[in-house]
Amino acid sequence: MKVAVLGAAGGIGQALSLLLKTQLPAGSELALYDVAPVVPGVAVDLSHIPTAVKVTGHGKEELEQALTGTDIVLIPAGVPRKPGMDRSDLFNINAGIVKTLIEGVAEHCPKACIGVITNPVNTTVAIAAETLKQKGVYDKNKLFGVTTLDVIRAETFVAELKDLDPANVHVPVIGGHSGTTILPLLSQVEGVSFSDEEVEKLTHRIQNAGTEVVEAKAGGGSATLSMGQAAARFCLSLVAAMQGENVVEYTYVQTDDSDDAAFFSHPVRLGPNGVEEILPYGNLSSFEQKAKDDMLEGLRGDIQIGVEFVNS
Ligand SMILES: NC(=O)C1=CN([C@@H]2O[C@H](COP(=O)(O)OP(=O)(O)OC[C@H]3O[C@@H](n4cnc5c(N)ncnc54)[C@H](O)[C@@H]3O)[C@@H](O)[C@H]2O)C=CC1
Ligand SMILES: O=C([O-])CC(=O)C(=O)O
Repeated sequence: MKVAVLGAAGGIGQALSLLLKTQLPAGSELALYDVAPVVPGVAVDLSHIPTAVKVTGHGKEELEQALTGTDIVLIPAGVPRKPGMDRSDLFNINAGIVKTLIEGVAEHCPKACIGVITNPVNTTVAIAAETLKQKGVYDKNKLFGVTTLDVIRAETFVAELKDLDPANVHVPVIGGHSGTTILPLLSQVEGVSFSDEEVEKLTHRIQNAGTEVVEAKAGGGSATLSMGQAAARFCLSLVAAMQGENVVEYTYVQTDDSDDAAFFSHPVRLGPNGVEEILPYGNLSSFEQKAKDDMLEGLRGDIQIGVEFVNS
């Protein structure tokens, strides 16, 4: 199993790479790519941790070496938010970064599963899909927007509120990955009930948790450590699925469901070739149904911006 992290010298990239170095199965390879000159040093640093995972570092001109033979590509390359910015404000810089990196994936490891972390995820996943289509190598079952951070946050906040062990709390989160497009399905949390006021407050907190971190970091970036954990969980689930385990994760995938949006986070059964089955997200409460109806147009617009970026 070879995993490549593109943007590996950044805040998310380093946290994620550390978790993968210590948790990928023995015999795996971890390729770190970044345009920042420190990336070979990050790889040397990690390589001193005694696990049977080989780490290689690749600078700006070495995307081919990083990607050749790769099974899973994770992309946290790009700029993060500062206070006062919306995720969509990152589009101007990050759209081009994602397009360029995906062109490299199309050329050097077209059969790899791709997890896009770079914001705005609602749009960058569409950019990745359109770029892969242009190159003639798009497989909708192998492209994922990583929305696992919304799930782990929801689980943390519910556990805090209800004084539960977070390990036993499971919260579905569907939709996209910004503001109101993030839709936690609190009505489906087993063994817990919420008042209407709790539902409203929790939903709002989960939707704005990224901003909570951005404001607390006061200009020093956005979530990196919790995102590293979230991306590692997603990657390790994909690895387990590729090795034959039955794994379901919520992730932002192409759905072909015209009632929602072209890309939408669903529970997805993962398998050796990426998406094995997109599962239904079940019944929504009237609060959730209204929240979904209200955000769909915005999510579709975010996706359209990505489609137009590549095709115009
Ligand atoms: N999907 C999600 O839930 C989340 C997504 N994010 C997003 O992840 C991205 C990265 O965030 P951080 O790691 O905090 O930023 P960071 O600034 O710490 O790291 C970004 C890294 O990307 C590298 N980079 C820039 N252009 C590149 C290119 N063309 N090729 C390879 N590497 C390149 C930089 O050199 C830097 O090392 C941001 O867009 C942020 O908004 C952040 C948190 C959660
Ligand atoms: O809020 C941000 O800009 C980073 C992010 O996507 C998150 O933390 O969910």
